[in-house]
Amino acid sequence: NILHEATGTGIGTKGDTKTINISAISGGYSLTDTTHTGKIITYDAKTTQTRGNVVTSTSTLFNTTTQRAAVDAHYYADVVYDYYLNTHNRDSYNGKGAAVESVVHFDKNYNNAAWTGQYMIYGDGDGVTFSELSGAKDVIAHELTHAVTETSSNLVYENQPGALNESFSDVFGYFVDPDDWLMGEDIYTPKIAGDALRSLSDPAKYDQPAHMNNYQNLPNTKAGDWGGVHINSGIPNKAAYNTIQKIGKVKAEKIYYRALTQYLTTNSQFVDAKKALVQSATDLYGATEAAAVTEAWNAVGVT
Ligand SMILES: CCC(=O)Oc1c(C)cccc1C(=O)O
Ligand SMILES: [Ca+2]
Ligand SMILES: [Zn+2]
Repeated sequence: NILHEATGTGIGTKGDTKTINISAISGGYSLTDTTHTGKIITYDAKTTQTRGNVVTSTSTLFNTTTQRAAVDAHYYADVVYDYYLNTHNRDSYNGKGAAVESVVHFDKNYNNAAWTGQYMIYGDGDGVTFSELSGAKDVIAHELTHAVTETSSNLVYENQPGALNESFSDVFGYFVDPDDWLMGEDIYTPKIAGDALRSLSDPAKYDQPAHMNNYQNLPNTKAGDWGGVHINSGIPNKAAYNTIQKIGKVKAEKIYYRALTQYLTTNSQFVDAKKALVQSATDLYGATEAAAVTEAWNAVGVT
């Protein structure tokens, strides 16, 4: 029931004004961005655990308090879509123009964000651990990269492959939002300034290992974070930091994209990621860049 493309004005979770791509429908406008092959559509679950309904407005203004989380999810999804298209020539998360759907106000006081396999979901947080989780560019990039991973290497979400799955989402979170080496700083502990969910430059700051000597062998259960996928990701995250410091973001992101989509497979271990990244560096650049990747991983104990 889309009549035509339109430009809207939204207020985000930080009270900031953002220009958004919307659609005119009968009776008003919806958060449906038709500027790409894949539509970007944003829904409101209204604290249920369903996809809910597309967010609409009677005007081109999306400025109510309840619409703020949707405005950010919608805007940042467009930023990440553009990143993969313009930097890596990947059209949507699957490379085939799939629609990108986000759901905000998912569940009650939900301190989580995720890629469900069909769409992204964002909780509102409890106001202590998290504020509304769509309020951070690096978080949306992290979640949509889970979809990129699932439609390419499909790294299984457990143990070392799972920690790689997590790390690639953090690393592309950095590539999309390179202002800092932190993950989730804009939505983590709203009452405390300067902290974050994770740090790529200093994983230990948030209790992650930064070296194989401190790899945590946790049970492959929900309580064990599926073998510590959000914990042991500190090791490949630190290797990525080392790599970017040596060869720079422009080359590193091409190497990381090639490894993720051309070489890694469901059960790749840390050593396989090192090999895939070294091979990608050789394919794209040469011995200097390949050596830098080798050193970056040797330094975290993946030899
Ligand atoms: C940086 C985004 C992130 O880590 O989101 C999650 C949160 C906040 C809780 C549980 C899982 C995830 C995830 O996407 O892995
Ligand atoms: Ca960040
Ligand atoms: Zn994740």
